[in-house]
Amino acid sequence: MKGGYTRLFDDQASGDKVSEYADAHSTPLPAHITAYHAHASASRHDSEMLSSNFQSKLHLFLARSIGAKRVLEVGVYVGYSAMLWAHATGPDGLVTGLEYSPELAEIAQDALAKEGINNVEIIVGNAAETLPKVSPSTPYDIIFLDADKPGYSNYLSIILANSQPGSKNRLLRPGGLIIADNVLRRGHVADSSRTDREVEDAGLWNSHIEAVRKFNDQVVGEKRLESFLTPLWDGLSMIRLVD
Ligand SMILES: C[S@@+](CC[C@H](N)C(=O)[O-])C[C@H]1O[C@@H](n2cnc3c(N)ncnc32)[C@H](O)[C@@H]1O
Repeated sequence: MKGGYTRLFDDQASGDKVSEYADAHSTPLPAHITAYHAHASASRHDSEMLSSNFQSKLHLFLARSIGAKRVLEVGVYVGYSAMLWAHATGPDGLVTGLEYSPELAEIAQDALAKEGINNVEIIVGNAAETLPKVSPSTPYDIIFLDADKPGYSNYLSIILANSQPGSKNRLLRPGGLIIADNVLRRGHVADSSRTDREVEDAGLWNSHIEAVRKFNDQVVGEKRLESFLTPLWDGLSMIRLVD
């Protein structure tokens, strides 16, 4: 194709149809996970924070593809994606979640317990403080970044610093994945001409977009990482730690 890039959809209507078709032709998620998504969507005013079921199918596919047994999630919210990672890693796997809000962490723990899932631990606090203290006996296979976007760059620096080749208690294993959500912010990160915003304060919003750009630049400029930024959903960066 001229220009070397693919325009995904001609218009919104066909874009919706293509997404629905692709979703319907990807392996279904277990019923308890879709049921929890439906429950959280219906009962919470802030449910836009949930990952979609469709995107979660890719998360599951990635986890199973690399035989992931241990996942570290930054940003748990009500535990929907933690439930997905617990399913992906199986009962003998481990999921560690970092969540700022004690209330949300409690909701997540309750929901997981209700499903009989007992291999998820949630550490409450600001991930900028809790992430550097995570010191696993076996490194994680996947780290999912889905918390405050301005924090991403710092989280990446911590992961790289604490996953040095040959180091004891490294965070992420060689060949492990960092999956970073919302790295396009509805197009704003790539297209400065957009005028809509998710927050009223223009200065805050611009600093937020700049922070995500900094993260994306950091990823692509880092020799220890290989990455693919997919322009699906809100932008999902799939990053592999080489060493
Ligand atoms: C987008 S939601 C996570 C959604 C969840 N991963 C899912 O897909 O179901 C972001 C979460 O990150 C949490 N968060 C925001 N800033 C944080 C920080 N500095 N440290 C830890 N958690 C944070 C928020 O409280 C919120 O629960």
